[in-house]
Order: sequence, then C-alpha cells, then structure tokens
Amino acid sequence: METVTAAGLTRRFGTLTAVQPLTLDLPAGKVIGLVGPNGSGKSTLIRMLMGLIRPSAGAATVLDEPISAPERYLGRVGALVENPAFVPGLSGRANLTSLARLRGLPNARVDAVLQTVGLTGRDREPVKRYSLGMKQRLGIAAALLPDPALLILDEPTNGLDPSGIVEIRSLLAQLATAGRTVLVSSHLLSEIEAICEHLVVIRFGELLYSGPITGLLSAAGQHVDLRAEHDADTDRLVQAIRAHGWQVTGSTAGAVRVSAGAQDAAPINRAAHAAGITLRELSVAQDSLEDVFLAMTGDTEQQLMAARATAAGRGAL
Ligand SMILES: Nc1ncnc2c1ncn2[C@@H]1O[C@H](COP(=O)(O)OP(=O)(O)OP(=O)(O)O)[C@@H](O)[C@H]1O
Repeated sequence: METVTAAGLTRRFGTLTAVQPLTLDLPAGKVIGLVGPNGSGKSTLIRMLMGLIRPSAGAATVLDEPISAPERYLGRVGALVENPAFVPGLSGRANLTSLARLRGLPNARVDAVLQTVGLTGRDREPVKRYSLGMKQRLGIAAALLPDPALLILDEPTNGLDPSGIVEIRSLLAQLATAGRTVLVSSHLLSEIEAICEHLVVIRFGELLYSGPITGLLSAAGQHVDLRAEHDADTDRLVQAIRAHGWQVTGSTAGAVRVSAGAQDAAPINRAAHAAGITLRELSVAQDSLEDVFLAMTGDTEQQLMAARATAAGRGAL
C-alpha cells in the first residue's frame, strides 16, 4: 500500500520551479526521509501534500485521496510543518488538552502522546520553561493527537543542539510502529539516515532518488583518503593520482579523496612516492550515503548552489 503517490507534481513560484515534475510512490508503515539541501523544495512538496498550496501541474494522492480534496484525508494526517504556536504561559499538558478539545479528540489522547514523546513528568510546567528540544517534542505530541496514519515532520531537528537532535532522532524511530508512516525532512542526510528505511532525495526541485535506503547502500563503494606531508603538494598529488587513472572525488588543502578500494592503497602510495610526495595519512573507508549522492550529482553542494544562484540571476529557472 502507498501512503503518497505523485505523478508529474510540479510547483512554480514565478519563474522559479521549486518542485520539478515529480513522480514517486511512498510506502506505508515506514520512516521515510525527505532529504535535500536548503531551498530544494522539501517544504514546498510537503505544503502541497498538506493541501496548503496548490500544485502548478500534476497530481498526487495522500492516503488514497487526491490532494485537491485535502479535507478527505487531513483528519488522518498529523503534521509539524511550521513552528507550532503554543501558549507559553500554559503547561504542555494544558496546551495539548485545548488542542484535543478543539479537534474533538478524547482527553485520553493527551496522556498517550505525552507518554510517547517522553514529556510525562514535565507536562505540568509552563511551555516557556521548556528547552527547544522539549518544545519540538511537544509539537510532535500535538501532531500525534489524532493518532495519524501519516505523520509529516518538516525539519524537526532544525535549530536543536546535538543532544536535542539525538532525542528527536530516537523518538522518530519509535513512531513508525503500528503501521504509521512517518515522513521526515532534513537538509542533512547524516541526521536521519540511521532511522529511515526509505529515502527521497531532492536537489533543487529535482528528484534524485526514491527507494529503499538499502538500495543506495549497495551502490556504495570504498574510497581512499590521502594527506600529503605538505599542504602545498595537494595539486601535484591530485595530478599524480589522476595520471594513474584513479578518480579524485574531492580535494581540499592537504586532503585528497580517491574513489578506490583497499587493493589500491599500496599502488596509490607508490604513485605518490614516485611523484616525490610523502603521504602522512592514507586510509581506506566505506562510502557514506553522502558520498553516494555526491557521486550521483557529480558536484558538490556548494557548486550546485552557486550554479542555481547564477541561473536564478538570469531568470532561467
Ligand atoms: N511562497 C514562495 N514564493 C516564492 N518562492 C518560494 C516560496 N516558497 C518557496 N519558495 C522558493 O522555492 C524554493 C524551494 O523552497 P523550499 O522552502 O520548498 O525548500 P526547502 O528544501 O524546504 O528548503 P528549506 O529547508 O530552506 O526550507 C526556494 O528557492 C524558495 O525560495
């Protein structure tokens, strides 16, 4: 069963195409990561799925209903899309209770969601005394009130400190139980890759990948990281490596990353030596998913952003 389907779903803002024609199916009952750098169209996609904005073209369904009729499915969707507005002077519990009452939900849901997000015990304190992480958990609690089949969280870790990120991450991993689908967006893959079974990757409105995370991992190879004794030798090291037919996938002052495996380590060392460069570091590592994406785009994120800014300046998007 699919939770979300999209066919040619597109959204333009003036000359900018924030979401390019997008076709995908998102499976039910999984944690799905929606990943892309800032400005990639994640929020725009989520807002279309929530019926907050209309697509410029194409169609989509959420929980088997068309997004042109959001009233048919929004009762079964919980969302944390913008910073939730809580009354700061009221306790977390009082805020949730009034939200539950507004939506005609039984009070028992308040206890259930407080328990789920781990706020029981702090629930009678005013929200203004909550940390950012606690406020975010309260926002997730509010989204969980209707016991939704689909929970949508737009950048739930944004602005949190590392311990807050860990808290939210472990909470998210528990939320896809009981058949619920969780769609969580982030501009940082590393933040959510551990908890997602399915990944949707968009970059500047374009879908790069939608499928099981395992599919991407199996495409991941190895790389060799090198560091020259002297930073000034970096360019020469890159040339020497390329001259032997290896692909250099990244280089900064002093450090060079080569797409190669363990069997290449000694030959790479010899190639550097032959070019008169002593290495002070040489290590073989498994590609991360981030490496796989960079290989997919063939560009760094900064290069892509610069290209987009230039194109936007020309009004070409
Ligand atoms: N209402 C709007 N009017 C004009 N342009 C918009 C509007 N909303 C979004 N955009 C533009 O659409 C593009 C995609 O924005 P969107 O917020 O969907 O990206 P995002 O991936 O969610 O990024 P972020 O994490 O920064 O929110 C951006 O270039 C943004 O400036």
